[in-house]
Amino acid sequence: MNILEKIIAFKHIEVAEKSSLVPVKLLEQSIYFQSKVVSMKKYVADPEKTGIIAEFKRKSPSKGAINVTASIEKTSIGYMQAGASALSILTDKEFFGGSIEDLKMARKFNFCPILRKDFIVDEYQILESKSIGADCILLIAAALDPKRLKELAAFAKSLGMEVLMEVHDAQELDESLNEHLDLVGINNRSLKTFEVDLKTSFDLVNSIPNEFVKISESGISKPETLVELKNAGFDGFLIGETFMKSSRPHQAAYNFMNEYRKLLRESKGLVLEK
Ligand SMILES: O=P(O)(O)OC[C@@H](O)[C@@H](O)c1c[nH]c2ccccc12
Repeated sequence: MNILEKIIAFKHIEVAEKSSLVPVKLLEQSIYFQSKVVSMKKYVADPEKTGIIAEFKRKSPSKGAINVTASIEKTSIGYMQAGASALSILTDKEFFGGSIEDLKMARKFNFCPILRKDFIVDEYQILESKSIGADCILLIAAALDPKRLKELAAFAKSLGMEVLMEVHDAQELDESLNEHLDLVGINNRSLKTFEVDLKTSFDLVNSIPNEFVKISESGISKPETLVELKNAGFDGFLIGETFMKSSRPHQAAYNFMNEYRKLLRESKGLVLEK
């Protein structure tokens, strides 16, 4: 079993347990069922913003502990002040050290689009995402057959949420694109082998139809890379570890985004300061 298969098997058990403890009726009483989502599609594609989706990730199966002490309140607010377009919050506890509480806290302190980063295999998890204030869910093509992925995307849309579909090869992209998606992400890290290669993004960007907002995910460590990815056609960039591995992730994000804005101005020939 590869790591993705292991995680997916675990998620099916987790959903069965959770749904018997917290029934759907209870989830639906959350105030967030009445509130409108903040559009990730709109914020990420806004040319006035950086397009960066800044991720809160404490640990990962590939890296182990990344940052176990960072505060969700300080980090999420700091990310947004630094110029992020949106937040991505890991809610998986077992493999990534995240929690639903982290997302609830991020929601409490920020008005911005929030992506629930987890492994979604069931409608229950989408209702739960809505109940904690998430605006967007992630659906992983490598983890779902195309028909099921489409059903789950349609369900999220019926709740007014947005959907980011993640792929890492041309076949997944071909087979799983459907009309219920808002954003398409190219993951530079294989969830099966953990290998990271930015070439994946450059190779696939032109195969994403223009109606979808295009995101490059994982392994981005330099502001220069963002300029290249943007010039290649990406609207958004999902960045976790580069910020989180710092003892002050919000400060790392601030420095990174400042540098990125400077490079962008230079590449447009609009250098105002020395
Ligand atoms: O920390 P990185 O290399 O910047 O990557 C962020 C994000 O792309 C990565 O965490 C991720 C992409 N797809 C996922 C699916 C599940 C869990 C995590 C992920």
